[in-house]
Amino acid sequence: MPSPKAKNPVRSGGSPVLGSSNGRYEFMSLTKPLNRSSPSHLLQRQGSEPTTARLRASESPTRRRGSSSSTGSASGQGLSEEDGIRLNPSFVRVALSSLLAIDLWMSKRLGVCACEDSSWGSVRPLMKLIEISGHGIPWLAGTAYCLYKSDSAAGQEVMLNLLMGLLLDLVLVAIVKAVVRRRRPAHNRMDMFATFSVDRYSFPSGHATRAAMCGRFLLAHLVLAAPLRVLVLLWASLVGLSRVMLGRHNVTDVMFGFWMGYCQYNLVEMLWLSPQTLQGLLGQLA
Ligand SMILES: CC(C)=CCC/C(C)=C/CC/C(C)=C/COP(=O)(O)O
Repeated sequence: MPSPKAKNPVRSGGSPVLGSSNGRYEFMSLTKPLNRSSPSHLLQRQGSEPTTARLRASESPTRRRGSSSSTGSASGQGLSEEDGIRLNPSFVRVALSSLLAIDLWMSKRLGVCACEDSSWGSVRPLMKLIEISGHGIPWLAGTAYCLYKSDSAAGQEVMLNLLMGLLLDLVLVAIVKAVVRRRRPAHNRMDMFATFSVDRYSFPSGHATRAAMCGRFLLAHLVLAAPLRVLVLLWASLVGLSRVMLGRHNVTDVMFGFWMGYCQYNLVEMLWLSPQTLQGLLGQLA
């Protein structure tokens, strides 16, 4: 495998399957036998990795006693099954680091409306309009207005549950953002309208969770005509795409956001407030 270039972010994590030689990192095969000429410090480097060290400590006494032969096997005859198990966590780390690097690279390439001077800077106002269409304030205000105006019990029930879903979404997204604390992309200009303090973090995209949850909600309860259903799907997709194009989010923030919003709708269905439940709640309050 070719060695990654110096600026490759995959390397910066100091992944244990990357050997270091003269300051350069090389990928090492997890399955092929190690070459005899492999510098011994490559193996030492793996051993110094905490996960590997922990696994070593749990090796059986038999294996520890025969450690000289096992080293011989690792350096000459090929890796045993146990060695494979020991290296697997490192493989997962490299896979995750690579995914992260691809995510950052794609997000930067797609952030074509991040500012007016960007390659698609002229589309930025349209993207910001789409951003507002997925913002929490218009959705909360619109739902509250429809709830107030609705004169049928069924309409009120649907609007009340949408309101509950929107509030639930705000809380859940704030919790995940506060726990994960992933910074927004460096090319983002923080000129978003009405944000909370957790909105300085980017994972997950609150607009994507809302678009997915409200999209599913609209399709299930309000929008029945086929052309309108297509429009709802198109709107939700555009909201997600605009987050990356505006440079607000990385691709994974939006993808996870869509998944989270999709699941949130299941939660809304589970917690569905029926008129009876509502009457009970209101009775308790009165
Ligand atoms: C009544 C009430 C609590 C309203 C708050 C609505 C509000 C300020 C929501 C924040 C929406 C927002 C800017 C989310 C960030 O979305 P990302 O896609 O950038 O994560």
